[in-house]
Amino acid sequence: MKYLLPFFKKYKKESILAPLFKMLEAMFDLIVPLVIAKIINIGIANGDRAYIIKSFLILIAMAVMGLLSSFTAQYFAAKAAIGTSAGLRHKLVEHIQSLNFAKLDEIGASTLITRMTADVNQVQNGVNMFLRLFLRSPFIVFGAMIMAFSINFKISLIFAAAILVLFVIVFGIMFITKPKYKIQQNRLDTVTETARGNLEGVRVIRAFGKENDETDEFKTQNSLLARMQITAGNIGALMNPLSYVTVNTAIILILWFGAKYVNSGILLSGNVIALINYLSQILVELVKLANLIVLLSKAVVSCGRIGTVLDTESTMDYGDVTTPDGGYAVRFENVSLKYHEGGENSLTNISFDVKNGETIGIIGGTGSGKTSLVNLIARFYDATDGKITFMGHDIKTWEKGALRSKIAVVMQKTQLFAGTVRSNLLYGNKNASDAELCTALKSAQAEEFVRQKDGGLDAVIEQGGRNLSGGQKQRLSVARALVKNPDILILDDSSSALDYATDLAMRTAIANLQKKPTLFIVSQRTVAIEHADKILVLEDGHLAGCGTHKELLENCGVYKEIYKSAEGKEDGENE
Ligand SMILES: Nc1ncnc2c1ncn2[C@@H]1O[C@H](COP(=O)(O)OP(=O)(O)OP(=O)(O)O)[C@@H](O)[C@H]1O
Repeated sequence: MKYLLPFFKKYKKESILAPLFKMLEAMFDLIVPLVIAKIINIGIANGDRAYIIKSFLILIAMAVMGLLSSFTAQYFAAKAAIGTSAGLRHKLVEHIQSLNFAKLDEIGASTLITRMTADVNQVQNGVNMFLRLFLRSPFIVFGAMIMAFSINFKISLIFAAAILVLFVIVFGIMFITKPKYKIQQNRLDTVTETARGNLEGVRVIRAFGKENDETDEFKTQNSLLARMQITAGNIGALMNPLSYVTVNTAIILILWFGAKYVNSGILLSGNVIALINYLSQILVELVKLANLIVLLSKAVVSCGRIGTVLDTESTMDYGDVTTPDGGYAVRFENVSLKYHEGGENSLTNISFDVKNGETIGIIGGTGSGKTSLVNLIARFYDATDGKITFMGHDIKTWEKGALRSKIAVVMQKTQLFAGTVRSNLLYGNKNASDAELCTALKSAQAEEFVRQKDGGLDAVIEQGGRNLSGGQKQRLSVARALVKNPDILILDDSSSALDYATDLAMRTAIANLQKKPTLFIVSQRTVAIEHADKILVLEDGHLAGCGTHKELLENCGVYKEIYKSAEGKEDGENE
């Protein structure tokens, strides 16, 4: 709630006007049964046509005014609700962007998507209905009761009893269903997560013929969600029959006693009709009130779920260092990394240093910790132990923007955005000229394929770059990193889809750049890193060797093994 209020407060005017106009509408609604009673008691009883017509015109005028009030109220309520939810969604996105990777891993992408969409929508509906009904419904319920008591005290006792029973039904059902909505929302998270996995991995699923397994898994999750929705729905569905039985019983009693009173001259027949009208109005409003309460409790649950994300603090603090202090470009001193509390170390006791402008190769078997190591240099994660120095300062003392501006990372899993070649490249530097973009494309060996594409720099890129080949995506990602003109460039296995000649041409072009960055090349192939100034060999998160290609061939068993197995493969391929 504390996150909702600041946005809600921005719509003070709308939040006051919407309920007020709804009250105005309610007043007209309350007067209608009285006018009808008078038509029956005076107009019809005395055969007074003029009175009936006059009253009829009054009814039409009140209906028009009621309609206008209702429209106005809905306009203001919608404005406040949409504005509030848009603000909340914006805050969520802003906050998520500020969270470090460890926290994002912990929360999970699907949960975040559900909170930004389904939960925010739930809050929007809650605010909208709250503004429309929180004054109107109680006003009608109490107003109709007062009107009924002013007509006849004894019959109104039936009213009071009916309202009491209706309250018990409505609130009892709400009390039972509320916790079920929370479970329902959590199950929706799981369904979203499963659906997302299925859609992202659709090609793999088909290639392995796992469509049925995946469909079954989805079915299981979906039926768990459906079962909870049905349970909550079934309980909620009791509301209408129970409340209508109560109201109809009350109407029968009112008619029974009303007829007796009319016969004995205590009550006029129009008043009995008015009493029945008031009872119907109360029923409608109580059902609305119950729906409002259900909607509000859902909105409160959603608010809580949004609040949990907003309460999650980034566990990464930044300092205010913005300029390098000479020394090593990067230095690791006894660095270890554990992703989760209580989990295994992904990196253990790693120490090395890198001078400005050097090229560092990082090699090791799969899962040996190569990506984890470069993630630490980019400060995507913080080391659990040890110290990392970046351009002469402890990496934790760097100001976030300054640190990011010095590094460019080409991730193992390339990620391009929907747009054009140009818009993707400008991600690296929004002020880069076309000439700079072309130079970057040239170095990344991407110039030719971009030129051949319809539109060149303006060629369309679909979400995730799905209209490009794996190698084209990798080259475009390298070009995007080069546009940034970084001091430190990390290529995390980013030429795995390239043939040897293209990979070599790309590395040579980067080595010959006017401002050559300190370069980290992560690769599974020794051939991609053998000319590096220093090669780090990782095995099970430990540094198994550090030196030049020649040195490592002489004294690092792991490196020799990798080299030999690669040689063997190449020999095999050549045979
Ligand atoms: N975000 C994460 N959360 C938890 N564990 C992780 C995470 N990322 C990596 N790991 C674990 O850390 C270890 C090292 O993974 P890492 O990705 O660094 O290896 P790698 O050498 O880059 O592997 P590959 O060559 O297959 O890409 C693995 O055991 C992996 O399961």
